[in-house]
Amino acid sequence: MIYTVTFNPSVDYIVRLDALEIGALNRTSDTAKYAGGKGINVSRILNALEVPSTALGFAGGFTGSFIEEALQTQGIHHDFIKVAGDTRINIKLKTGEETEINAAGPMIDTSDIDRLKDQLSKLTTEDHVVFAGSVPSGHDDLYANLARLLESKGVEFTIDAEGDKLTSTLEHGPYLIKPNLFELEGITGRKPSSKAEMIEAAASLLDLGAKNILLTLGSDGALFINPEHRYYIPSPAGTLKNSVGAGDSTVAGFISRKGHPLTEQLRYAIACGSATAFSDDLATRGDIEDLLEKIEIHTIEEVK
Ligand SMILES: Nc1ncnc2c1ncn2[C@@H]1O[C@H](COP(=O)(O)OP(=O)(O)OP(=O)(O)O)[C@@H](O)[C@H]1O
Ligand SMILES: O=P(O)(O)OC[C@@]1(O)O[C@H](CO)[C@@H](O)[C@@H]1O
Repeated sequence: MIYTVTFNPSVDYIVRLDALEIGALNRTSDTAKYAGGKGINVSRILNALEVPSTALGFAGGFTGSFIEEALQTQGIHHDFIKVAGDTRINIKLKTGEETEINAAGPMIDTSDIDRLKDQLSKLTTEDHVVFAGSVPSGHDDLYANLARLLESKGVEFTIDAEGDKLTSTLEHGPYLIKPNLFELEGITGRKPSSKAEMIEAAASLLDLGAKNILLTLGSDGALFINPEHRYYIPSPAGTLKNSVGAGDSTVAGFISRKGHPLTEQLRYAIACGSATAFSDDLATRGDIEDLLEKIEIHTIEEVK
């Protein structure tokens, strides 16, 4: 079973308006609310691909109930730990360009974390865990501690997080990490200016323990690096509607085909990421399947 862990879920409140005037009354043209947070988005795309998963993490209040009900309606299994505060609401402003306002999220305490550890302690080598997104304040070591726990049990895991949260897990051998270029620059302190330099910078994370690296490049697609293979997968052509969740969809696509040939994992990863970028919400199965045959995988020798 695949488990996604969203430490800090969100109700994503999508607000569309023609233009935003700061300091004035603005009226929306359209709004929508989705169960969000990076791990939850991974579970939603897996569900679209008919791959079962269980969504774990911390949820509380009326917003936490909204998320649980939304997942229930979609047929996604979940087992959130209830926390005292309200799960956050993240505002995604669409005014022609995208502006995001992400809230800090409720406090979680040590007993909440112990309950999550209990859940993860029961997993076996048959399972896979995807950890994704921010952590409520005061728990900077959570990623590293949980990665250590899973490593000790031989459970493979994927990490989609920024900065120290990501680097602190590398010594525990994550199956997959998915930085974007900005995050890679932050971690390595290098500013690569060509794909060859990007690969070199990403490869330094293999030396630190990552097993597979998907470096996503937005509209430019992604680079894949592991000890045996280096590939460049351009994004298919299309019109950007929404980049929220594109990275999570990429992770979901890759994990959805775990155990299949690597090139198939990569086709699904890019098809899912781009299909979400071309959709108002996360991609549907039909959106993803339409793109699959358009994905080309280039070995790195072909890339300048
Ligand atoms: N404008 C776009 N056109 C086509 N595909 C896109 C576009 N933006 C994103 N994608 C697809 O989504 C994948 C992930 O995008 P990106 O590199 O922006 O991830 P990210 O920064 O983690 O995204 P986010 O945090 O917004 O979810 C890309 O590799 C690509 O396949
Ligand atoms: O604040 P975090 O945890 O870094 O990111 C949260 C978030 O922006 O990520 C998802 C898109 O990737 C959204 O559903 C959600 O609002």
